[in-house]
Amino acid sequence: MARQKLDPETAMKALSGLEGWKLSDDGGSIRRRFVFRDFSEAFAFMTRSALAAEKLNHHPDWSNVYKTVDVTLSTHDADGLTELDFKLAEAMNGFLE
Ligand SMILES: C[C@H](O)[C@H](O)[C@H]1CNC2=NC(N)=NC(=O)C2=N1
Repeated sequence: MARQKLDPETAMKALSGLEGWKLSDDGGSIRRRFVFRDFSEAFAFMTRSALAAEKLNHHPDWSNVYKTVDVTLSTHDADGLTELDFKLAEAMNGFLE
C-alpha cells in the first residue's frame, strides 16, 4: 500500500534514483533545496507542487525565502517514509522543466 512505511533498504533504493534529494539524519524524511531564478519562478513551482500534492492527497513540509524553496517529505500518518513521498518528490523534480 502506498501509505505503508518503507523498510530502510527499499527507501535507500528509491532515493538513489531521485536526483537531488537527501535522507534526513533520522532517516524518517527526505529533503531537497530548490533554488530558482527569482521569486516568481519559485512560486510557480510551489503552485504546481501544491496541485500535485492535492492530487496525491500527500502534502509537503516546506518553506520559501525569496527564490529558495526548502522541501521536506515524510508521511506523518506512517511516521516515516512511504511510496507517496517518493511519488511527490518525482513530481516536484519533474517541474524543473
Ligand atoms: C486525512 C488525510 O488523508 C491525511 O491526513 C493525509 C493528508 N496529507 C498528508 N501528507 C503527508 N505528508 N503525510 C500524511 O500523513 C498525510 N496525510
